[in-house]
Amino acid sequence: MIELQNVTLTFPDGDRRKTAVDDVTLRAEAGRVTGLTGPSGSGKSSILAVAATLIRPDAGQVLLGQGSGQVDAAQLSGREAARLRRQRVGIVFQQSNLLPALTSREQLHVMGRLGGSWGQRQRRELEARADELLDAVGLAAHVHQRPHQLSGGQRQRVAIARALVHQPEILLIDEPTSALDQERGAEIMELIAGLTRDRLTATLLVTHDLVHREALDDLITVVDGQIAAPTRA
Ligand SMILES: Nc1ncnc2c1ncn2[C@@H]1O[C@H](COP(=O)(O)OP(=O)(O)OP(=O)(O)O)[C@@H](O)[C@H]1O
Repeated sequence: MIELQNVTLTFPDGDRRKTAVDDVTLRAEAGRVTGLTGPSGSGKSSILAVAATLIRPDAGQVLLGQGSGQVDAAQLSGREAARLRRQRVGIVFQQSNLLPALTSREQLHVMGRLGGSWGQRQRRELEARADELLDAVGLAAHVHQRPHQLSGGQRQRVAIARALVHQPEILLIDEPTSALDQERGAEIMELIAGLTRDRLTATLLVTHDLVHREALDDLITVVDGQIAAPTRA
C-alpha cells in the first residue's frame, strides 16, 4: 500500500514558488489499480514522482507499506530513498528507457542486480524470475531481442516486466498507453490489471484518457493540484 497524506509540492517560479501538488491525501491499495486522471498540468506526474520517492515534498507524508514495514519516504535522505526504490518500488515512465544494447532478458537482469549483493543462488532465482515475468507479459519468444527489434507495445511490456523483477510492493506507471493504438493500449491495461492482482502490488497509474477505465479499480481526479473526486472506477 502507498498513502500520501497532506502532501504539498512546490517548484521555483521566478522569485515565487508554484504549487504543483496542494495538500493531497490519497491511497493506493495492494492488489488494486488506482488511476490518476485530470487535465494537463493538473499535477498527476508530480504526484507520481512524489509517490516514487523521486521528489521529496515540501510537506506531508509518503507512507509505504503497513505495520512494522511502514516507512515515511518524505523523511528519507536521497540515498535512503534510492535504496527504498531499488527494493520496494517499481517505476514505468512514458518512455520505456530501455538500454539499447541489452536484450529483453538482460534488461531485467541488470535491474534485478541493482537491488543488492548477489550470490549464485540469488542470481539463479533472479534469472528464473526474469524469464517467468517475460513469459507473463507475453514475451517468452523475445527474450534475446534488443529494444530496436521490438514494437512499441513490446517495449512497454519489457519495461513493465523490468519494473516488477525485484518484486516491488508499489508499481507506479505514467501514461502506459500514450504511444499505443487503442487495441494495444487495452491489452497493456489488462496486463497491468492482471499482474497487479497476481502479485498484489499497489499500482498507481497516470492516465490521460479514460478509454481503458475498466482496467482500473479506483479512479482519482486531480484538478489544480488537488483531489477533485476519488471514486470507485
Ligand atoms: N520540474 C518542474 N519545475 C517547475 N514546474 C514544474 C516542474 N514539473 C512540473 N511543474 C509544474 O507543475 C504543474 C503540474 O505539472 P505535472 O507535470 O505534474 O502535471 P500533469 O497533470 O502530469 O500534466 P500532463 O498531463 O500534461 O503530463 C504544472 O504547472 C507544471 O508546469
